[in-house]
Amino acid sequence: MTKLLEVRDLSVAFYRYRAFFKRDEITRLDGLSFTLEPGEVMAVIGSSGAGKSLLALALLGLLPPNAGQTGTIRFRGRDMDAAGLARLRVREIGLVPQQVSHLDPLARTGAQIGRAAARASVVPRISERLVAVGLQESAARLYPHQLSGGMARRVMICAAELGSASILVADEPTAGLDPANRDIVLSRLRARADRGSAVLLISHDLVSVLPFADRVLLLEDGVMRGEEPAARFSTAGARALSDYASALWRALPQNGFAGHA
Ligand SMILES: Nc1ncnc2c1ncn2[C@@H]1O[C@H](COP(=O)(O)OP(=O)(O)OP(=O)(O)O)[C@@H](O)[C@H]1O
Ligand code: NI
Repeated sequence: MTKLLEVRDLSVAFYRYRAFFKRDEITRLDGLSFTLEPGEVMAVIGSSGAGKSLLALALLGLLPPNAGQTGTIRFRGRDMDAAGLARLRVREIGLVPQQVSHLDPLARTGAQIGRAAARASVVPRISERLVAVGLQESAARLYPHQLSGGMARRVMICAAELGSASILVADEPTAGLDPANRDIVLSRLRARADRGSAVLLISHDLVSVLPFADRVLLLEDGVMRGEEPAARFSTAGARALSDYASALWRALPQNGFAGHA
């Protein structure tokens, strides 16, 4: 069966030029392999600097010019280079960027969502979309600098959710959100997968995303430390976890590690 997305042995390194044309190479993603199918939410969990955003950028053909990439990214059975992935952007692979600076500083929220709707060839329905992510209709008239971090993030989510991309890569979509709004956003991503998209949900917060994920890919210092069914992260299933996942699970405060034992 052809996979929706198949990543094989993906590595990303950065080149740094030194004096006399000497070049250092620093590997930041090392040999990642996984697949993604319609209908599933795959959480990518790792601490700051683990390489989560690099993975997101690689999948969208957005790595910076000083990055070198090896391995294969296959979309619906076809090998894709960065230019090919860039052509899939928006219509087939959407991104919720980690940086809220991706919003156009000179455009009101409503206009930004309108533009994204035009790109995706869908009706804007701006008020409805804002309300659906817990914002007020009046937010449509605000410029990015008038939005809080959490508001700006939800505007980016509105824009990225437009259209029918078969894969949505959400890079820390809940950063800066309170628990209620975090769960609104995560439920929307879950619902999107349930309607047939695949969602790559990047987060450093395993506990928050677990109820919404099918599988969990663990990333540490650019290396994959396991891929686990989300259901294993439970009291009943924890014994089947890999050593790394199990250590991570035990370290969570609600699982007994209180730091004062
Ligand atoms: N343009 C770049 N040039 C050089 N190194 C980079 C570049 N972008 C990222 N890196 C390095 O790659 C590593 C992984 O970065 P990445 O942004 O993917 O981390 P992350 O897991 O998304 O972290 P966070 O949770 O803080 O967003 C880091 O060590 C970072 O310094
Ligand atoms: Ni990141």
